[in-house]
Amino acid sequence: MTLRRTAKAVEARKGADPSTSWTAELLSRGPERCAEKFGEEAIEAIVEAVRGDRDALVREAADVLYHLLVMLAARDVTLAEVEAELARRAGTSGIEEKAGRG
Ligand SMILES: N=c1c2ncn([C@@H]3O[C@H](COP(=O)(O)OP(=O)(O)OP(=O)(O)O)[C@@H](O)[C@H]3O)c2ncn1[C@@H]1O[C@H](COP(=O)(O)O)[C@@H](O)[C@H]1O
Repeated sequence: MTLRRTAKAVEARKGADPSTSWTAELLSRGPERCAEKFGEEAIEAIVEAVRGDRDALVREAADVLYHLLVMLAARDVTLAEVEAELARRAGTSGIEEKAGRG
């Protein structure tokens, strides 16, 4: 639910004044920069997961999810589409899914 709320906030920032919003500023730099930022945040989360700092990992994971939403928005992919893909996979084991890939 919180993820959907954040996704809505990100969508609402499309075309907003970059001086008033971090999201608008990031989106104004284009999909490549949004993807790069997502990668940086993912690496920060990886570092905390390896270190084993639980609280830091929670914070970095939140950064990862937010920056994933920005990266998706930059390419006009909605959270609903990602949720639909996850729902399609529900009930199928990861091993079966991998075997079924064309
Ligand atoms: N969830 C977030 C969120 N998480 C992180 N960030 C911002 O992401 C930015 C990047 O974080 P970094 O730690 O990488 O900071 P940095 O400035 O790049 O500095 P470095 O570490 O790279 O030196 C920071 O400015 C954080 O404030 C977020 N900015 C916005 N949101 C959500 O988006 C909504 C809209 O925000 P605005 O677009 O700012 O209005 C908010 O209400 C929130 O719900």
